[in-house]
Amino acid sequence: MKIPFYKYQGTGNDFVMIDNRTQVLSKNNARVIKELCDRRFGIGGDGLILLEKPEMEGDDFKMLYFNADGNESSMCGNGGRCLVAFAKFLGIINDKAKFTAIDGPHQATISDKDEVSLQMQNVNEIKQMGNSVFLNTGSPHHIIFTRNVPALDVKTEGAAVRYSDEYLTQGGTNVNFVEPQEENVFLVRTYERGVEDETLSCGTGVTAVAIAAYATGKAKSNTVKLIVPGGELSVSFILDGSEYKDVWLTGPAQQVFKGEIVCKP
Ligand SMILES: N[C@@H](CCC[C@H](N)C(=O)O)C(=O)O
Repeated sequence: MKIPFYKYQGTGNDFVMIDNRTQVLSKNNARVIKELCDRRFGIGGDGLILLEKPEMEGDDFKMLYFNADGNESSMCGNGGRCLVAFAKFLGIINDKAKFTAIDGPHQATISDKDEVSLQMQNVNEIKQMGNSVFLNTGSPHHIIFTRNVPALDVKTEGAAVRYSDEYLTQGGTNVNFVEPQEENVFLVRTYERGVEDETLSCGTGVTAVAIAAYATGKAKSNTVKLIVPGGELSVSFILDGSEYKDVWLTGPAQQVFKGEIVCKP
């Protein structure tokens, strides 16, 4: 059997994308998903995303996200943006989308320049620990404000935090290293749980960074620009009391190639 797949990338965070409305791919096979995400033995990707039939009234589709290790995980912001572009390509939506992912409902819009804006979950809990901050934007993020971010060994330093006693019992965390560039502009490098390496961009990560920067007084505006190794993203939000609402992640999402998965018997 041959399963059609597409490859998408959003600021270098790359995903294998499958239209699974007819259940062509089994979700319960972590080994197969891991192999498909492998950059040598498979297609290659930071994760795999299934577009499935909607289960909630008013939704256009449902999102299922798997990390490159083959396991289903929490929300992927760049993956969600890429999935919206995929849904447009498939003719399911035009320039607006409503869908449900593991963290709940999302809305999205596509601009005439093909930038995808995705509404993220509200944030009402932010933990500050010296130069570090922890918050959950659909996925858990530890943020370290530091210097000389381009020179860091993100894989080693990120793994040390991800596997620390503090996070191990909670299922781990993603780790973001952040350095201010100009007013309301931050450089971000992210170690991703489930990829267990640095990725070129992380959507829930930069969303967490923007909110953390604002909450700690490092950003003055509620629209923040994030520079990541794979490009640029922007995040906007409204602070209502102690809750961050109307949180939007915006950036490019592109189809890179398509092909067929040849399933071995
Ligand atoms: N790349 C993602 C985050 C994906 C989830 C993460 N690896 C985790 O398991 O928490 C993004 O763009 O948000």
